[in-house]
Amino acid sequence: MDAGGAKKSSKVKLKRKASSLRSSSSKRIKASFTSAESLPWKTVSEPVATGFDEEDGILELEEVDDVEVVYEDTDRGRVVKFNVLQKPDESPRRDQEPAHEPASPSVAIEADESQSPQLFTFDSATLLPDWHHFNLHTHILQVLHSRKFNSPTPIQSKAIPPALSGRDVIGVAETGSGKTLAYGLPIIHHILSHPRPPTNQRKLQALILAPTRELALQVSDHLNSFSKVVNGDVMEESEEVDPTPGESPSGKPVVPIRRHGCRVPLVSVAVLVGGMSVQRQRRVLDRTVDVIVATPGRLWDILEEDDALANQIRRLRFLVLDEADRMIEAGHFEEMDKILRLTRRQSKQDDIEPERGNLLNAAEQSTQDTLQTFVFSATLSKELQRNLNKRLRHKGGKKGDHTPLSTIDDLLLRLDFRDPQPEVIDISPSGGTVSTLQLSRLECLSSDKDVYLYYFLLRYPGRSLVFLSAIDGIRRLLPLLELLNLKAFPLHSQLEQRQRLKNLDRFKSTPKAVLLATDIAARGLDIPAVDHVIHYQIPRSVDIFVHRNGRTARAMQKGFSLLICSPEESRVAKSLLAKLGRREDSLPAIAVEMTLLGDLKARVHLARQIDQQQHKVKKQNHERHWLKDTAEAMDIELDPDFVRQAVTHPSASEDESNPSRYQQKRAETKTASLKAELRALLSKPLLARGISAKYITFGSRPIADDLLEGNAHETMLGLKRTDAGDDLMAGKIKKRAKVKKGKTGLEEQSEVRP
Ligand SMILES: Nc1ncnc2c1ncn2[C@@H]1O[C@H](COP(=O)(O)OP(=O)(O)OP(=O)(O)O)[C@@H](O)[C@H]1O
Repeated sequence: MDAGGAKKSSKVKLKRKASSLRSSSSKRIKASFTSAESLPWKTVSEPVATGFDEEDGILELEEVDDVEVVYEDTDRGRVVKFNVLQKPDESPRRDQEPAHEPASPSVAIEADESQSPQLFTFDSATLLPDWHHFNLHTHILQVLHSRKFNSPTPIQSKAIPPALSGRDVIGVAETGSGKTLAYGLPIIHHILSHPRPPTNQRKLQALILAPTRELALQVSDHLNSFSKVVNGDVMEESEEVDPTPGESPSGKPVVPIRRHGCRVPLVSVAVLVGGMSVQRQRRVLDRTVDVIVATPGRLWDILEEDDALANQIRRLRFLVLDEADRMIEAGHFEEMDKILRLTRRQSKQDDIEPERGNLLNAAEQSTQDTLQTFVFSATLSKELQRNLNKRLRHKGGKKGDHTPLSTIDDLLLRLDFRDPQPEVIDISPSGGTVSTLQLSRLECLSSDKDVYLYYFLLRYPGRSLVFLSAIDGIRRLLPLLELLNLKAFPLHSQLEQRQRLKNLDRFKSTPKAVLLATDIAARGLDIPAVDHVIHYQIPRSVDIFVHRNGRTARAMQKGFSLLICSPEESRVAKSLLAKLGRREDSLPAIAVEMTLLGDLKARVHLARQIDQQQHKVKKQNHERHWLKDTAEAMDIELDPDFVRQAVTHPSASEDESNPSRYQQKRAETKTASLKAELRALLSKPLLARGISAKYITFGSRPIADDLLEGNAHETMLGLKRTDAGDDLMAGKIKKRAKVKKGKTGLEEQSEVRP
């Protein structure tokens, strides 16, 4: 059936227009979709004419013409396909096609099982005008369209053309600006545009090195989303002799991508990271892949025992260093260096390992010359870029006539760029932070940080990523936040990989959650909609600060960053901000409703006591049982008298570390009563100053109106719901209260109101 249709805007169901076209249309297929949402709907200006009125809930109508609806039986059952047909006057004649049209192969789909495949070209000029001039492979355009990536980001606009034309690229752009696809799309385009053997024996084309496991997995997910069939049966050009294929503009046959009766990905991407089964990763490599995304450590482990893979890396077509600078910080220099040696040409190799260089034959040597190198980061310093350029200009100079500035500098200079002058694209913002990011600060004593953090998390519920400098801090804060009924997840290097990914997924899928993380989460992680980044401790370097902040305000979304700073950290904070060209007091302070802090402090104090108590009981239990457990494990029978003596040692009858049952019972009762006390506190509403708990219309700040409007804060009565960015105060905090000797930090703090 070929039909026109109309649909309501987001809230409205699809409504077909009466006109229905012939089922076997002779029109050419322009594009094909499996979801009606992807069709080129046009808004209808007069919804009344359709017979709908507002009471039907209709806000707006959209219609689409020249769509053929096809039902098809596939391996996955019956699927519906929507073919957008070309109007007769739109159909380009073969002989009229401009010479500069995309070199990329066309994608064909089977419109009907009974018919031979029809050819269509994705009309990127109409559907994706901003991407059209890149001449990317049709499949890529389809995915971009289905993902609603309607325009390239600035780094993509600048990096994709030189990368497609074979240049080496060094790209520096703010966090969350789409760097992955800036290097990823040219790679995928190359792979899709070059015919490959029909068997699974693919040649490794690209190696992408990333500093952390999470980032490597994320990059591979990103690329994988471009490796699968999106709308209908995607075909590719093939050298295979196939009896009934369609034909691409280049004259080569196009065939459905089905091997051994099942679909194989258009581009196969393997991830090699630590913390996951090496055997399984080796098995994946045995099947051969197009792209490897790896952390240097695991890749080198595998390479040491896999000469075939080492040979493939010598003949790579693309080498990518994502977050190159972080690779050094993560202590990967040595492995990186060894891997990079494999990618150097013989002439360069001779400097390092003459014997290995001689092993390369002429064919390998020539493929080596086509290697393209992409280096991307949000924080490659200008100094490094200058130095790199200088070095490349003096490539022919004497050995050792330049002294590298730093380790990363040294590493990048070990890269054997084939391009005499790689394209350096630096569109990083001045000051290192994204324009949609709001930076702020909060000054307090270190001992009060927990209370202020708790205040912030309650006051501004959302997805908050809290960075701490040490794992111990996370271990301490996690139970505290959990006892305070906040959903918190840890992320640090001492967690098993599986647990790390699980926690990340939970955080991603929980709208109001806290991720307590060390700096392993600072770089590259693309977590949708992180509302707040909180620096519980000042980061060690400007780069880490920039990357931590980069977890929020991604892809032009708004984001908020809070630097919690104690007096001891003030000097470090000052110099950190100075490096970003900012003064400390140029960061607005977040206004805190001080009257609430007393209650919050009581809750935090109780939670801490409970945690300590639980910890003590756990430790006691462990000590009580270790002897029994060890004996059981060793299959030894213990003399009961000996056990009694050991568990209740005479000199330790009152010792907390070796208590009697009675003491343990007492500890458990104490924990239970503390928990009950905390429960009571948590159930009591937090009242802002001037609020009457009994009469919501009384007091200096009546809240009835806010409640009626649904504008009242859910846990802090008397406060309106606000975003953290709404509660900022420029300049220095004015101290109202005089600091009295002997007072605690919280009492010393000045009162600040929005
Ligand atoms: N052209 C585009 N249009 C819309 N969204 C895009 C586009 N390109 C990428 N994105 C999305 O933007 C987000 C950030 O992309 P990506 O992770 O590549 O950023 P990045 O620059 O590598 O960040 P970081 O420096 O933090 O690693 C991702 O969710 C990605 O899907």
